[in-house]
Amino acid sequence: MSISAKPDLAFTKALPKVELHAHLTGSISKQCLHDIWLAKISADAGLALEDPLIAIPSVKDGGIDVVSFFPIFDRYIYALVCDEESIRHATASVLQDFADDGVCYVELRTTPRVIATAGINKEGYVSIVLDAMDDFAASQQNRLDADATGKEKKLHVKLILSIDRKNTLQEAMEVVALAAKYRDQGIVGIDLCGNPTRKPISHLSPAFAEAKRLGLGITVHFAEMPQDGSEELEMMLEWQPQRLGHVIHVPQDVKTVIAERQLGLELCLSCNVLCKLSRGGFEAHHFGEWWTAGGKIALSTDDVGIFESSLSEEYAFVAKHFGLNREQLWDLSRGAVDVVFGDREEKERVWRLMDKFWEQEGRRERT
Ligand SMILES: CNc1ncnc2c1ncn2[C@@H]1O[C@H](COP(=O)(O)O)[C@@H](O)[C@H]1O
Repeated sequence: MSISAKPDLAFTKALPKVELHAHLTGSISKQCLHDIWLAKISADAGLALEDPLIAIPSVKDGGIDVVSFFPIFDRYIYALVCDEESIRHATASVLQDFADDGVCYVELRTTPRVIATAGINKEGYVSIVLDAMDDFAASQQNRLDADATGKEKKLHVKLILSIDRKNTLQEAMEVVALAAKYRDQGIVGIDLCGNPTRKPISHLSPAFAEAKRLGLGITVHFAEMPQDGSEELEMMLEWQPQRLGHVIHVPQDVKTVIAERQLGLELCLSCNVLCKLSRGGFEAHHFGEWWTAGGKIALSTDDVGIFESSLSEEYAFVAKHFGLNREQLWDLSRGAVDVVFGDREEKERVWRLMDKFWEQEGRRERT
């Protein structure tokens, strides 16, 4: 297959990629949730939870929209993934899925939560996820040591802590404090997520000011739904985020600011289209507009467990719907590295991998 051939899934999978917008709990595959459920039901036949393969609606059948989406977490997944063992298992599984999909750097994000039934507080939750990340790195190292050829392909993992729109200021401050405390262990930033209909969020401003003061990366879910006026968007821009997630319903004057500041755009096509957050299908997705305008795009999956579209499939979608060729996909993937929260060394490692990949593709074409 040559670099001038039309891009296919084999190409987008082999292409080294960075994933910058992936919610840990939403990225757990249905199969992994099913395995957790099987283990629980075999230990407790009276478990009052249905099999996730039945309980979680299929997005491909049109069974999920923005109203039915958020309760999937509160009513089901959080009830299932509710102890140290299942959080560890799920985190390892999510990371392995990204590695298998050709992702070489991921900034996973998660909302610290209290699990009273398991005696886990928010700090405990963060520690469990960080430990699972460390275990994944160690197991990967062992595997690569056994196979020296794959060494450079290693998936590097960082963590972003999410503040939910429904949090109080005190809760949000706790998230920022945890991010600062565990920074040395791979936390790189703060996110604002949660149901976008939940308003107001102005009470959270001091938490983002504190995150900024501490030098943490800031990303926010931005304009997921249409809104009256742009006050909320303008306020979020005052928090000085380096990146914005989704960026769907944005008035022209706000687009101008985003372009001037060259903010990173975490665009999640399948989520937006399948959840009906954006209109007009894939072809009408705002990816096209920002790509043409030279925006700093990081294609992302959002919740691959629910939307069932991997990052390599997202790259294949932009090839299919916007006509990007192999070189443009490679450029897109390379460009996303500009906006990672990881340090210069991390960026250079990823660029090296990408450049090597491209060189090999070219060599293959010449032979
Ligand atoms: C349309 N896309 C989205 N928009 C806004 N927030 C989203 C989201 N997808 C996921 N989340 C947020 O991430 C949490 C699950 O992962 P964690 O428990 O944090 O790992 C959800 O509860 C929701 O608050």
